[in-house]
Amino acid sequence: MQKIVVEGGRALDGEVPVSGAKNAVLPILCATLLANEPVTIRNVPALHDVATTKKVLAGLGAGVEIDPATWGGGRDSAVTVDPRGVNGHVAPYELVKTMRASVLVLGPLLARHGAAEVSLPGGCAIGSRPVDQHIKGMQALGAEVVVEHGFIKARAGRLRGGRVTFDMVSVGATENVLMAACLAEGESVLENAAMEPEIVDLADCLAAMGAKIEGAGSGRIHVQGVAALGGATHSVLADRIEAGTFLVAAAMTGGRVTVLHAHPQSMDAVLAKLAEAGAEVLVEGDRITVDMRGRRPRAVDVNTLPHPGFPTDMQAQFMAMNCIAEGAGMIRETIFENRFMHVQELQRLGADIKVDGHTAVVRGVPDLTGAPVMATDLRASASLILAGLVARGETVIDRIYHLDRGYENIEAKLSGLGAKIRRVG
Ligand SMILES: CC(=O)N[C@H]1[C@@H](OP(=O)(O)OP(=O)(O)OC[C@H]2O[C@@H](n3ccc(=O)[nH]c3=O)[C@H](O)[C@@H]2O)O[C@H](CO)[C@@H](O)[C@@H]1O
Ligand SMILES: C=C(OP(=O)(O)O)C(=O)O
Repeated sequence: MQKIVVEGGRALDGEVPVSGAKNAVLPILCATLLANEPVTIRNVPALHDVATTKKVLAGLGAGVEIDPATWGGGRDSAVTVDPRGVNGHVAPYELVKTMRASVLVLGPLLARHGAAEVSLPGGCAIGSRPVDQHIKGMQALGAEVVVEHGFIKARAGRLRGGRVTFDMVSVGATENVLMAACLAEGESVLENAAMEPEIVDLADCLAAMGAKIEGAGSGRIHVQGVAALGGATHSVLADRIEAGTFLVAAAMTGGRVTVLHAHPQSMDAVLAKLAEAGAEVLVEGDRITVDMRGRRPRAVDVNTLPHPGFPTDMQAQFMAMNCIAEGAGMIRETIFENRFMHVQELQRLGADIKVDGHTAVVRGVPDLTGAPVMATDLRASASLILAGLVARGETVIDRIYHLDRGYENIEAKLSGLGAKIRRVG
């Protein structure tokens, strides 16, 4: 199994490009199933999750063409999905269990083909992650849904517009119902909708395909259903979590890093926390610079919330920063019930962290020491790399397949900033 080896102790310095957002490209790829013509997506990151989505779409009969000349090449990298050959409606367990976002084919398949069978994703390291709100939304649009033999089985004639009030803010449920409503007859209203920037990006792509959507990015979304959606070309939003991870790396190592092609407007909460930690934060168009001028960061308190609050997907990285910061910081995780799996591994590197329920108190120590550690999920993996960048000696991170789900070329990007990091095995 591959591992990542990091030798700590170098301040990062330089510029690094940000890739397209994992959490935008996955729903957008699923949305192509709604169209009756090919859809081309650009700025597609070369991620394992994108490859998994390709398998899900191809398994349904869609043509998925990845342009080999541009693949992995950042903003030019393109995928074209031709949904005209879709003749299946099953997303199998083998794929869904490796990537929960596969559940996002439910709405498009149901709206376009009147039937969908999607394996229940099951729990994962960070929590149980139920899909009741997705199901409730489909039912509100007139679908019959049963859960049996581990599958969500949904059927409908043409969906009809409806009003859905989500019980809690869910990014995935908002996306699934939004996509389904685009082809429903009449108007739908989504109340208590998630406001994440990736939802706005999905809505922009759907609009380019011919959908009529108002209010994406707010808590209430109106959709006027149309009879058909056509082809489009769409470029994926920059990944705010990847960008944030590099900026935390700058802050932790006392360095100076500029992220390029970023989307600072979606990063207010994270940039404010970096400033609170003592970093100089400079935003110039789509470039963000964090300059720490060799200083040690100050510990910050973090409370994860739905957007525009502080994102849960940056919690582990800020915990890593607090581990070597001056003072103590309190981290409260309110989105997922079990998202502190990185704590034990950070402790192996010498971190002082006490967990009480959903709260972790992190007291900064002057330095960490390298050790073998194990990645338990995607952002936990990122936090261990960050800790490895400042730890004395070598940190060897196992189970890095989690990392490859969501970070494109992370070793190459960090090496470009002066980190000593390599993949082995
Ligand atoms: C591919 C993708 O975009 N993943 C992101 C998405 O995940 P995802 O869309 O799965 O996360 P949700 O916003 O749905 O989950 C938020 C909370 O709602 C709960 N819930 C959700 C749906 C449901 O039907 N019932 C229910 O109880 C979840 O268990 C969780 O506690 O948003 C999360 C929260 O910002 C991010 O951490 C993930 O990176
Ligand atoms: C939890 C995450 O992703 P997913 O929803 O794909 O598991 C994440 O991106 O941190």
